[in-house]
Amino acid sequence: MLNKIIETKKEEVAQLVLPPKESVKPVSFFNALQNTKNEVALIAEVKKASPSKGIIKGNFDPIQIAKEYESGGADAISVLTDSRYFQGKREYIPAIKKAVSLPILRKDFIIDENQVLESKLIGADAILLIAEVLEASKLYEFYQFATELGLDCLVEIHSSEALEGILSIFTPKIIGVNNRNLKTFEVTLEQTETITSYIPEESLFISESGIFTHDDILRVKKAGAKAVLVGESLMRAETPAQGILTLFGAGAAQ
Ligand SMILES: O=P(O)(O)OC[C@@H](O)[C@@H](O)c1c[nH]c2ccccc12
Repeated sequence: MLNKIIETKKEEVAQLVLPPKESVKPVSFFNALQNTKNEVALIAEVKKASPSKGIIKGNFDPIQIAKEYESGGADAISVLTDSRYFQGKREYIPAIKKAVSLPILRKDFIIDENQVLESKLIGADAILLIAEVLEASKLYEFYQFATELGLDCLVEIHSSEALEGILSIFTPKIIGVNNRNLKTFEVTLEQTETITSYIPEESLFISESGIFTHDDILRVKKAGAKAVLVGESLMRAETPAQGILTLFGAGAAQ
């Protein structure tokens, strides 16, 4: 599946036209996570569909969802912009950015420098860089370019081997472990528990995907995660705010 996604992405990137710059105020993604009042920081994801689950939310209003994430106590918002496999749109970023004051992570498959620039132009505060998609040296190039533009990077890994390759070149400020294997779609929180010992102390550690209950939050927190990235369970909740309440037991700090 990942190969198919990347093939499509290459075709899209070949046609990419850079948009004019949005006039929006940058907000630090890193600081928002670091300064959370929640048990662990919450990055709440706006995601209509996924290749493994199909349509997750039928009646989908991305701006309304983002506003409810903000009032429900999320620390940052992740927005899927891949259209072919996740039914996202790049236009969601400026629209959401103007509606909330939380930092926005652009969630897409970045394979080209122009997508990094595009992310800045549409008003994202942070981007995702996936180690399974990029060679470590390329990933570092994009990381540096993004940093120059004032974007934070969430460096996503799935194995300790990939992480070691990256750490031999540089230490990312933010490292996420994806509990979902992008090739097999298998999800297990054991990923977080296994990889935690390889994460440098100075990096902010995020547990991504497959988090549905307060017990899941406690489990990844125990494994050392300082933040969680949650999509499906929030999108399937009766309301996004209700979803946050369920995840955090007594509720998130507002
Ligand atoms: O819906 P979930 O299981 O809560 O997962 C959210 C997020 O981690 C997931 O959407 C994700 C993590 N890394 C990605 C890379 C590409 C696309 C999607 C993702």
